[in-house]
Amino acid sequence: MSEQLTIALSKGRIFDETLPLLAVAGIVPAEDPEQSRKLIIATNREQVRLVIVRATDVPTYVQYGAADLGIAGKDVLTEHGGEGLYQPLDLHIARCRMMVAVRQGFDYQAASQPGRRLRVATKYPDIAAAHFAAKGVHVDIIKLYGSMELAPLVGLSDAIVDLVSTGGTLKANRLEAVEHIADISSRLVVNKAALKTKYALLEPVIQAFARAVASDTPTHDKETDNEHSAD
Ligand SMILES: Nc1ncnc2c1ncn2[C@@H]1O[C@H](COP(=O)(O)OP(=O)(O)OP(=O)(O)O)[C@@H](O)[C@H]1O
Ligand SMILES: O=P(O)(O)OC[C@H]1O[C@H](OP(=O)(O)OP(=O)(O)O)[C@H](O)[C@@H]1O
Repeated sequence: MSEQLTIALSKGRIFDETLPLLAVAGIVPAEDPEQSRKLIIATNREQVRLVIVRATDVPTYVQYGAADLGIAGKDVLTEHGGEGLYQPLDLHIARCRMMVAVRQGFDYQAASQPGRRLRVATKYPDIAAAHFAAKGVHVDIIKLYGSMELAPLVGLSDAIVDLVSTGGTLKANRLEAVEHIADISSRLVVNKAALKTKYALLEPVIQAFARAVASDTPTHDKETDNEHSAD
């Protein structure tokens, strides 16, 4: 059997926003993962297949070489640590912001003074811990796996660290953002060993993604990217 390229993607927004990038690379999935229970999806290219994994698991599949490349949010990559991963491209998809949020009217300034302890619920304990450590604020981190917005409403935490895009979820739950931690978008991640051993297969795909991003990205965004390209 000829050499295969395996691409790890998560269902939902990343899959949907990756389809046009795959198309530029001449790759078209044979099935829609929302309609199929299959976890390995063939493509129009015999040598290329997709594996459908949880968004938070993409870096792990690529790190261990079970997938040669994948697409993961900067949130997930920062939390993972990025070991064994080459991150050549910001794809500018699934864009949002990592924020601290609290109940509307909660006195966040007073609660984050020296000598106080803030209870913070989040799916991103390492990002949250680093943020508050840099500010010198003492925190107890409560790890959650979803629905973070509920935590301050039922007294589980004072604050949350979560992703915000439209702000609709915060508003619907009477929360407000009080601090910006980072701008988030999704990155192409490549297994470092595969980059050498499968270079001939990988390079055209990386180049096609780069072309697709360049043709779709306003100039000021590209400048911001370059500053972060070594992240
Ligand atoms: N509201 C949003 N708007 C834009 N991008 C987002 C938003 N929420 C999350 N993202 C980005 O999309 C990525 C995938 O999010 P998605 O909701 O598909 O998975 P998830 O449910 O967070 O992950 P998991 O299934 O592993 O818990 C996130 O890691 C983040 O980078
Ligand atoms: O500012 P908004 O546009 O309202 O988006 C923010 C919401 O999006 C993300 O959740 P997601 O939609 O991924 O749901 P899930 O994490 O429960 O899968 C995030 O965790 C927020 O809850």
